[in-house]
Amino acid sequence: MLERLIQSLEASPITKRGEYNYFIHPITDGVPLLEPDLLREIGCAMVRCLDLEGVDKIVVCEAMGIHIGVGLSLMTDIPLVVVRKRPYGLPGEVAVHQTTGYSKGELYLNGIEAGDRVVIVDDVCSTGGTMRALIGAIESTGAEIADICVVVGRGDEEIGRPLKVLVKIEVSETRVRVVDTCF
Ligand SMILES: O=P(O)(O)OC[C@H]1O[C@H](OP(=O)(O)OP(=O)(O)O)[C@H](O)[C@@H]1O
Ligand code: HPA
Repeated sequence: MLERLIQSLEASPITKRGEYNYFIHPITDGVPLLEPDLLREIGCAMVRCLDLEGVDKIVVCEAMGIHIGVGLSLMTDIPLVVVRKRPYGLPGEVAVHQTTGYSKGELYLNGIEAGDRVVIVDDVCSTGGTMRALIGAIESTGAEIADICVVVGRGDEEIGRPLKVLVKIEVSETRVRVVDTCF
């Protein structure tokens, strides 16, 4: 079911960001271009993988969670919340600090209320810093997190909850190797 994703991941170029071996792939970087077949494959896999029972909102993080969330929202009719990297100052906005393997920043959550049942989806989970920040922000609103799924998992960082991963990879200085898949 995930042939396109697996094949394209294993063809990813690697670049260094400090000490971090950064793989470049259409799903995680938007370049060189996103093929509809690949987006559809991922959308179908996410629908199959996630517990969407009674879910009110899909939460994604700017920027590279957005296309994943849009696909899932169109397939499920569940509204989408985009966590932004700049503040809007709206009532109830939650600010949270994000640290990844190669960067630091602030995230701003709007549109989630106490009692909401949500799923989080993202392109990749690496150090888990972004996912931990998202979980903390959502929990602080009193919403319930029904499920979490990422397209690509690299590393085994603890996020304090079960994490569903479509494809697990290892990244060396020269290549990506797919080591497990969810189906
Ligand atoms: O597990 P982590 O180490 O936190 O890494 C994963 C995060 O890193 C990337 O986001 P990034 O902040 O680079 O922004 P982008 O989506 O704009 O590329 C990616 O989209 C994830 O959200
Ligand atoms: N590639 C693309 N996006 C990422 C990576 C990576 O290696 N790590 C975290 N987000």
